[in-house]
Amino acid sequence: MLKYPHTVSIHSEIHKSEMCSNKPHAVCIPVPIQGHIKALLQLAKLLHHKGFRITYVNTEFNHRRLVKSLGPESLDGLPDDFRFETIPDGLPDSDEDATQDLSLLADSVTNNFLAPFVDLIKKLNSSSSTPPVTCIFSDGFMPFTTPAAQQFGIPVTLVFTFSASGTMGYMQYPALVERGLAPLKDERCLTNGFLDQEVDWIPGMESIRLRDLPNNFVTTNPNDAIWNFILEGMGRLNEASAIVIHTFDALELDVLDALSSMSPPVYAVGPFQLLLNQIPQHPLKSLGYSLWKEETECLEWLNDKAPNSVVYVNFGSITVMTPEQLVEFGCGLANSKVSFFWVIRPDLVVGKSAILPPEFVDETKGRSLIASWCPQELVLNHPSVGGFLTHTGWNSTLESVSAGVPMLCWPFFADQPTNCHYTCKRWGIGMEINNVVKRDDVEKLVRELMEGEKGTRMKNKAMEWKQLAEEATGPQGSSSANFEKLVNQIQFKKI
Ligand SMILES: O=c1ccn([C@@H]2O[C@H](COP(=O)(O)OP(=O)(O)O[C@H]3O[C@H](CO)[C@@H](O)[C@H](O)[C@H]3O)[C@@H](O)[C@H]2O)c(=O)[nH]1
Repeated sequence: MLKYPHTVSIHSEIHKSEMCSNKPHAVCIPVPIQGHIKALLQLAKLLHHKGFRITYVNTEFNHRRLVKSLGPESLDGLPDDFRFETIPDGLPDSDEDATQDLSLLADSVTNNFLAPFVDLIKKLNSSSSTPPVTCIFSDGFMPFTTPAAQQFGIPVTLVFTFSASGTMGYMQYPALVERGLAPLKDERCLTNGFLDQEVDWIPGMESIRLRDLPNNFVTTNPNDAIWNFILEGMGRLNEASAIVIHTFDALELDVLDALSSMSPPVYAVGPFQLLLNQIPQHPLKSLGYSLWKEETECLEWLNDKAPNSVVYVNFGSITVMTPEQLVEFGCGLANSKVSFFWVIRPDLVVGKSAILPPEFVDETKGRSLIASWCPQELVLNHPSVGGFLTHTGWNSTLESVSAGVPMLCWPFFADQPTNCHYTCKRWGIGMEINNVVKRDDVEKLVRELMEGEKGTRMKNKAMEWKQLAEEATGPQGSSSANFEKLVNQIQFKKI
């Protein structure tokens, strides 16, 4: 079990007066994709509330999208001590409203981000209007920030916007290489049961299969850009001053326990949004996170639906599917006769030829709504939403846990298989949809989720996890205490 030296409230204004004259200045930098940007921005708001000056660094491409989706005026009224800065991403310029190619991005982060990031810190340090940078909160997958921090002699805290089990899974990548398990020897490993072998040597994650680990190692190409990018990041972990994981103790006791003996120290802090909800007057409350414009009409549509009657369907910001897969999901939802709200991102379908058959439109009239992006947390917390069909990105999973909503899981890549495993097998709040999606399976599972006995058991369990998430982020909760401890250690230069 993790130990808390003291418990204090997130409301506390501790040490504010002490800090006014000597405010710590944190530079926060996410992996430049939606899920990571949102989580780090939530953490930046929490740090700001604790008296930190914040410089939040986006790529030029993402910042343009953020300003466009939120509206230019949304950044006008920000407090003086919360600023955005941008760096180039080294990729060809584009106006597209879409997630960038991840391999190109990984390659570019590795080769192009260090120099502009160092220049930015130099600029901030030499500005007469900004105090020098005192610490960096970097996404754990941005390895160049460690040498940058070393150059300026300041501590770097690595933030993992994954579950603790997802993070622990990624931490095993060097061990997978040493044990000859990754990269894969050949394509046959995908089908010959190799991935079904049990992995029994990861502390706190007993009885997990190879296929349940974050799956970026499932490549036969040793030069794969994303694989190498992650491997490099994992190789630098022990140079950090601290590690923050976006989770809470009660949810992942065993793996957090295993991580608690690690150096650098690990802090389980989350769900960030529930911690933010504890601060009603937060000056950054209205600052949004979405790179796509949120369509809010769905909330009115949900108002007309019965409690717990609607399935919410959303595959996050990166998942893509074939037109055939989209049709299988669509027909399964239509045949289930259940009401559903489905977010189909403009870049969700490969080739963008997302065509749902006319029968789908006729058959689901009055009980379906489609949008291209939505205010997800408001949707998940709407009383009409009774289930979530998700790709199990960690933000979506944790938001569903926080809202007490059970899930149907269709993991796509990265940490999603791990999140799916824990959601379905350990937390009792999910059922997995086969990777080869078939309309009959979707129909059956949607019915079970919304009307079946298993669905009821999952809903009850989800409400228990919601309660535990609220306790963790309440005044006496583990996440509040862990955050307080982290902040104290950074402010008083104990790490
Ligand atoms: O219509 C939408 C859809 C999504 N979101 C938000 O966008 C975020 C999406 O994040 P996530 O669910 O984690 O999915 P991805 O965008 O796919 O996130 C990437 O980053 C995560 C870590 O931050 C990983 O866990 C995922 O596997 C990886 O794909 C969530 O906070 C959602 O609330 C919205 O606000 N509106």
